[in-house]
Amino acid sequence: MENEGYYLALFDTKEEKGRIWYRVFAFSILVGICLIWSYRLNFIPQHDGEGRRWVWVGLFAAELWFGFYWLFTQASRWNPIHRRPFKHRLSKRHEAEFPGVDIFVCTADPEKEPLPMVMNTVLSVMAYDYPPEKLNVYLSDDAGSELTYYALVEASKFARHWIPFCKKFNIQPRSPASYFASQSNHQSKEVVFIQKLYKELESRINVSVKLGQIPKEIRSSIKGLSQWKSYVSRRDHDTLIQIVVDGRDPKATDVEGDMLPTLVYLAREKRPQYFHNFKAGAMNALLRVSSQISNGQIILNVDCDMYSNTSDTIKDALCFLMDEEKGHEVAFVQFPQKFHNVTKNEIYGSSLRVMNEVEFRGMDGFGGPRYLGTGCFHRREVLCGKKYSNGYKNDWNGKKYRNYEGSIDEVEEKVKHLASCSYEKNTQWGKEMGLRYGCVVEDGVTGLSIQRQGWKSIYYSPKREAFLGVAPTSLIQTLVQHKRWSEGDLEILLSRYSPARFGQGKISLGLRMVYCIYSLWAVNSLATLYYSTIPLLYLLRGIPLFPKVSSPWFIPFAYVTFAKYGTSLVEFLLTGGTILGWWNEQRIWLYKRTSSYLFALVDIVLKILGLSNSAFVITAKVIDEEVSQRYENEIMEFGVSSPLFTIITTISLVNFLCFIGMMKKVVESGSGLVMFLETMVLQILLCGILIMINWPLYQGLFFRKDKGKMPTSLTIKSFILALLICISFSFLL
Ligand SMILES: O=c1ccn([C@@H]2O[C@H](COP(=O)(O)OP(=O)(O)O[C@H]3O[C@H](CO)[C@@H](O)[C@H](O)[C@H]3O)[C@@H](O)[C@H]2O)c(=O)[nH]1
Ligand SMILES: [Mn+2]
Repeated sequence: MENEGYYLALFDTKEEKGRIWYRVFAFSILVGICLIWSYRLNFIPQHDGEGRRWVWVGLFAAELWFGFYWLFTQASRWNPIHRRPFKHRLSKRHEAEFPGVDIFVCTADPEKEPLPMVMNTVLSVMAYDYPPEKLNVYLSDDAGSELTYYALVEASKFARHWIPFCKKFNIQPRSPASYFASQSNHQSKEVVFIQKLYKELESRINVSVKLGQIPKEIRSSIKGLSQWKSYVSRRDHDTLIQIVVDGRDPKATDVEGDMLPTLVYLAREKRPQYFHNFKAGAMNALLRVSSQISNGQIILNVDCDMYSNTSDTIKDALCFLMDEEKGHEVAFVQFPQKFHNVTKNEIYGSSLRVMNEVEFRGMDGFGGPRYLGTGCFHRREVLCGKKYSNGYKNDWNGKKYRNYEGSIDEVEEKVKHLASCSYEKNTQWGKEMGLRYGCVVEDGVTGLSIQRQGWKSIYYSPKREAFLGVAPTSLIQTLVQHKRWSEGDLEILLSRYSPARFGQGKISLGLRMVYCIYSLWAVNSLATLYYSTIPLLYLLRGIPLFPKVSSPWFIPFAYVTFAKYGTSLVEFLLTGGTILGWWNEQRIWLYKRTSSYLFALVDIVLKILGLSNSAFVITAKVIDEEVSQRYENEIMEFGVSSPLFTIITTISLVNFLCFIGMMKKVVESGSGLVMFLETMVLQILLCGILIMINWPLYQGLFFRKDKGKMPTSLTIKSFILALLICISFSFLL
């Protein structure tokens, strides 16, 4: 039996059932879309009274766009697949040749990314069920903060207790904060003890953060602080590196006497005159430095808020990478980005539910998901630029772990230059090697470029989440994050790796189409902006732009709308969401499209003209008490003034004024009422639904008194703008 098992695959792949029916249904929507297009073409107004002809052409353009965009979204639903790893087979056969795994945790700002959270992430990955002599954890600190280093030293001391505790009681998750949060009050002696230690760790970190420095009495006991002598600011300092736990050292053990994983702190050199390429730059410095210390064949990369929620994940990933038959084609294994702080009806749509459970499975069916920047296991060689070739096989056996020589100090001194600003000059780093530069979604570009080199990737979404992070907790954060994402994804479309480029043959058409879904987010803004304003303004003037209820042309409009939103609702519910959650997500899509994506588009145009540079705005992972309360209660958070808000507010007020104007017409129309309703029904419905969608925004504008309401100055400004738009539209055109 044993021998027989030897040839069994380490994972299997299942296609989703019922796809054929879905395809037939999708085809029926396509027919509807074509009918809408032909309606627009057949009924172009002959006379250009009141600008109607141009508006008509505009609507046609918007509908053409939506139709084509919908086609792209179908690619991701064409052939979704599910993966299943078989860990028991893996351990039986490969335990001895398990590769070294280097884990990179990135942090960049101790104010926006609280240190206890970062340390929880580090501790959770140090506690993986994996041979400690093969496990190495690197913390990259783009702020070069002494406090982060200090926190890491303290965390490493706590790890000596924490890791054996985790293993002894086999607890999950292994991020101390979330483990303790999940515990009831009746606890065993051991839990009480370890919890006390954790509280002490947390309070030591918090005290130093509050003081803004490491307490004087402790300073002298901490090794390596002298490096900070030449530190000027987070943008101007030497390479700061410290091997906090040296895995080679026989004395580096936990309280039970077992080995600890190696733990390294690294802040690459920063100088004002050198562009640092954000997270991609940090990752590349880590790649080089780690190659001289542990040189793990596998690299796991997580954001500092993404703690490991399952202690077995490395083995899951290895099933895909070590499979005898197919493993050698796989460059990376991506786990979904999930969050521990999403509320039931997710007001900011931040669970990325449909993306995770539908679209990425679809990508996997076409050759592999994109790289998401976190929760991803890479082969080091591939990340460093190795191209796929037929017959490639990895030798899992021949590699030594931690083959560096010399004392810790010598090693640190030796590798420093690898993280210097000038190291990459005239090299392929950022181009053909490491994470690719020039794009604020370094992950997207890098994954695509790896796939272009002939590699496959795997998407695996286990039942128990492998990683959990922090989702944005306010509207502005959500919009700013999506501005970065949509801008970056559009950059990909315009880059040398563009999914629109033909002739490179390595990536399937389906996969390119799915990439386009994201790359075209930004462009989507134009059609959405048009569709959510113009028909309403024409409603204000009583001019119909859609077929009458009694006309047969009405049917495709109704069918496409119902079928499309119906599928979207069903998808949302099937992936575990609520009806209200779906409704909230529609609102967020509207806001993202009309603000974040529009701004991203404008930024890209400015960038092409050489008038702007894109930046990586880090998402804050802290919130104050009050904001957090509102978040828990699912009350939308406005609170700040931002041009992103001005635009959504103005549109919502135009919408409101049109609604009032429409009601006035209805009241005044008398016997013409039926006629009015019959010709205008789609515009009336559109207007009504938008009013309903905007409801939380109106509350924030007019009814709320708390700090999270829309700032009054912004309300007034937007109101004047909206009034001007409506008046000029009613009288001038
Ligand atoms: O100059 C920088 C900027 C950011 N980061 C780190 O990058 C990670 C992601 O930043 P965050 O502000 O949390 O952005 P998100 O939008 O949540 O991140 C998603 O999108 C990014 C690309 O835009 C990817 O890099 C991330 O992995 C992915 O989770 C964090 O750990 C940061 O500390 C750096 O190390 N250096
Ligand atoms: Mn994040």
